[in-house]
Amino acid sequence: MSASIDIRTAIHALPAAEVPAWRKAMRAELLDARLRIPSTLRASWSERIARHLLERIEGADARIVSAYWPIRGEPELRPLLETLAKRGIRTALPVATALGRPLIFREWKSGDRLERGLWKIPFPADGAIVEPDVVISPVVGFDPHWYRLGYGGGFFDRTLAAMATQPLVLGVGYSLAAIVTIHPQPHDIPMSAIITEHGLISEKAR
Ligand SMILES: Nc1nc2c(c(=O)[nH]1)N(C=O)[C@@H](CNc1ccc(C(=O)N[C@@H](CCC(=O)O)C(=O)O)cc1)CN2
Ligand SMILES: Nc1ncnc2c1ncn2[C@@H]1O[C@H](COP(=O)(O)OP(=O)(O)OP(=O)(O)O)[C@@H](O)[C@H]1O
Repeated sequence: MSASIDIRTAIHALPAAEVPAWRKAMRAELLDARLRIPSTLRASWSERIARHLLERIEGADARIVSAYWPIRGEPELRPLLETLAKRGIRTALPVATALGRPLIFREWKSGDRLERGLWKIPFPADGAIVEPDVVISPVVGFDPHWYRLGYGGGFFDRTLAAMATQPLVLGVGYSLAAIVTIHPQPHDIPMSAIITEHGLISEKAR
């Protein structure tokens, strides 16, 4: 009897040596698709993502939440940071200090001074270094096993691998960033949940 394979869901294993080139091509395609979303639509999806995030964060009893300064069409979550700050939650941004090093997180709220770092991404100039209990992580792509495809620096994986207490990691992206697999490698660490304009996608058991 021959083995039966469901070709609608079958995933080809990719040899590890081919994964970097595959990711590079997939990243380029997903970034292109994201940048072609009309900005008004991106803005309305961002608001929906922020609403779903707020709901999940309120349920988490969070004390320090890290988000990001948006680049390349990422969801705009700076208004959410202001909402969180008004509710007494401390807010932070990630800082990429050097390629190959984990991110650090510095406290930041609207109006605080920024400096530009790697890729000219603004980071808090004066904020205290903190360990967030919730990390909002922008994805270029994501898969159903909560794996994240980012810009290729390996920053988030290195950061989570280095953190003593694992934060709640909320991946955020538009639903068009969904792919069948990112071809996870041993260094890839799954997120806790993914939030798109349609809401929270099932949460990983902790
Ligand atoms: N808005 C936002 N801020 C963020 C992130 C993010 O994904 N989004 N990051 C999430 O991590 C960190 C920055 N990520 C970066 C990722 C890559 C490179 C970079 O210079 N890459 C090299 C190639 C690296 C390689 O291939 O080894 C390059 O483009 O030349 C810089 C910053 C922190 N801040
Ligand atoms: N914990 C780690 N220790 C050492 N190297 C790592 C670690 N995590 C990732 N890397 C390396 O970083 C590189 C990029 O990884 P990957 O393709 O997963 O990045 P990414 O998740 O898309 O990027 P980013 O998190 O910066 O947005 C790979 O070469 C990988 O081997």
